[in-house]
Amino acid sequence: MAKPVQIEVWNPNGKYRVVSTKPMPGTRWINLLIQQDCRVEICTQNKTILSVEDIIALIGDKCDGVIGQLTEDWGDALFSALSKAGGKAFSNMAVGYNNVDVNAANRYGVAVGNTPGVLTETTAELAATLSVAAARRIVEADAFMRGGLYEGWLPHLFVGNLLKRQTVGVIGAGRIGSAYARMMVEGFKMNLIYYDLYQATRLEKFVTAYGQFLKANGEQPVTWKRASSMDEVLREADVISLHPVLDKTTYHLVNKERLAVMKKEAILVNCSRGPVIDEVALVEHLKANPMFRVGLDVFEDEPYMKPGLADMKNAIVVPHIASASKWTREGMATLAALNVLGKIKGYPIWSNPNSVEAFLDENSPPPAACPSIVNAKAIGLPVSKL
Ligand SMILES: NC(=O)c1ccc[n+]([C@@H]2O[C@H](COP(=O)([O-])OP(=O)(O)OC[C@H]3O[C@@H](n4cnc5c(N)ncnc54)[C@H](O)[C@@H]3O)[C@@H](O)[C@H]2O)c1
Ligand SMILES: O=C(O)[C@H](O)CO
Repeated sequence: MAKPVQIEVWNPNGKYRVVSTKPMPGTRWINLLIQQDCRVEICTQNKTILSVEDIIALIGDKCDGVIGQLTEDWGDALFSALSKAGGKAFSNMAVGYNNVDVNAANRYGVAVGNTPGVLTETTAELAATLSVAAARRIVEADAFMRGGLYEGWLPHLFVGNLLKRQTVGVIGAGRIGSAYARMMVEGFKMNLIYYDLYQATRLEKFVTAYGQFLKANGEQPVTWKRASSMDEVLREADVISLHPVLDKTTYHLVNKERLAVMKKEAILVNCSRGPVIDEVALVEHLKANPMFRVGLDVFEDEPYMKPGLADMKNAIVVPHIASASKWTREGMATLAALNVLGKIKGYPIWSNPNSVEAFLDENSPPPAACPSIVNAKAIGLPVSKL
């Protein structure tokens, strides 16, 4: 039996008990729950990743809903405990929900929320940052400078790659992949090649229109191509950014064979999920190809890196911070809380989970709807007419 976990309580006499497994940024999410008669319990235990046992202890005998984190294993054991405690609402504070067994949630009739829309640009900005930082060897150069090694300007010092007019490749051109593509096309006038199971029509229209604008101004237009295979992107692109969901079809999508297809001086960026890349194969590839560079926000066995990765100068590694802007993290907390609150109050689901501005406007009350419930159909939640 796990030891009781440390908590902070808000509005102790609230009718509905909502638990958050972590303190989350901002206070709006707490206030919105309190205004709707919730007692809010926030786990303040000094432990980064809570175990299933810790969370079962937090849920206790009576719990109406839980806001959880992507580091937690939300499977049968937790949904069963939540259901036994009378709860029917859970939300990840994340858009990705590969840590959640949605079928298990369905069996217990528990709604599973996520937080799309609010983190698209912030995450795409980090992917763009890693792309530029890798191209221009920023982290290596910073370490060199701080190490007192700079003796003066030299023609060969930290020569990197020019992005302008090169080709940017996007694997998974959904919300974040498309936002990243637009940044690289518009910011660096890169040509686009993408691979997705679906056509990214809006993205294609954007690149076409931007190309026409450039042409009208006497500049070379940018181009786009939807690749018929992922290998086509890997072969042709100079910078490749991964943005698919993590599921069985994308596990080790980039493996030894696919790394071998890429250009020797290519840049690979991953802000999706670590297991999309076979990290052991990546380390070998980085060792064998010193001009190949990567920018990684996510890792196969977080919080760990595979042996050898930390020693690679051609790798930039950051600790899963792609959505870490203040506005986004506060918004994610708000959306997660409103998913849970909406289910508790019996609200319908919002008709377009990609368009969540109405929930984020601090100057007006949020709509009476759940912003994004991924299993709404399976558990029979109606769609809002708002
Ligand atoms: N690093 C971070 O902090 C961070 C932040 C936000 C999101 N993410 C990750 O990014 C993922 C994408 O987020 P999103 O909001 O853009 O989701 P999204 O659903 O809008 O886009 C995902 C895209 O991947 C495509 N896809 C699925 N399987 C594919 C395959 N086998 N090959 C090619 N494409 C495939 C889908 O068709 C879709 O267009 C999330 O699921 C999450 O795991 C990470
Ligand atoms: O899926 C997500 O939302 C990220 O990994 C954290 O923002």
